[in-house]
Amino acid sequence: MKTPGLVKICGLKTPSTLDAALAAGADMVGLVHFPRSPRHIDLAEAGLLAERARGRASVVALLVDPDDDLLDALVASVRPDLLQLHGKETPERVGAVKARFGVPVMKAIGIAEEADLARVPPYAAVCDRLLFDAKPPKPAADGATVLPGGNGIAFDWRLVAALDPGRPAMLSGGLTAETVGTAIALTGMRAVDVSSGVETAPGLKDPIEIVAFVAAARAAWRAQDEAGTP
Ligand SMILES: O=C(O)c1ccccc1N[C@@H]1O[C@H](COP(=O)(O)O)[C@@H](O)[C@H]1O
Repeated sequence: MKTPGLVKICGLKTPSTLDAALAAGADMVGLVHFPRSPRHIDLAEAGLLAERARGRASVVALLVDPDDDLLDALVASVRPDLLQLHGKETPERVGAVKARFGVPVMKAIGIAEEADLARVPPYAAVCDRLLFDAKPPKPAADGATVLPGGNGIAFDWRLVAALDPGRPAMLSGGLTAETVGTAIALTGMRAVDVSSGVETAPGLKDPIEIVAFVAAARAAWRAQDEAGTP
């Protein structure tokens, strides 16, 4: 029996877009707490959205290199089902966060070339889920801010197609309703994550694109299941 497919819609900032993701059937909703992101919300806002989603979808809190004080405050106000660590956290730090806070952790790993796969096993040993994302672009000459994720950039999905990390994994990076079916078919991933690909501008979610994304992912999994693809 195949694991059911999981769709995460990340970077939700308002009750109406959260409701759109829930109505579309998202399994996970992502709340970003990272002030440099156009999707950043403060802890009070995140707490309210988390309560609205509770019991309808898993609440994922996305942080970048958080210290323990921030995690203390976030866990108290958001009560996330999953922490998404999207910075330069080491495997030791991921293990320490998991042990201290008792909340499952998903660690994002940037993939650009085969050599990046060597970073997977140490994280697989300590986290609950791996998130394969594109690496951020190089900083521009004008010093413009580069985010560690949420850049709408895809990587070569074939790099993770044959991978068995021994942990549940999720695919992200530049996915859209148009590309997610191909990404699923190529990789066999049973979990996908999107942020920019369901937006009309950075941080502005589009309910129509959210519906299209969830439907496209589910159609791809249905096709795989019907074809008996291993
Ligand atoms: O979304 C953000 O602003 C963000 C900020 C800092 C780290 C990660 C962020 N987003 C995550 O990045 C991936 C890919 O996003 P996209 O679909 O390419 O826009 C996804 O996991 C987001 O949750």
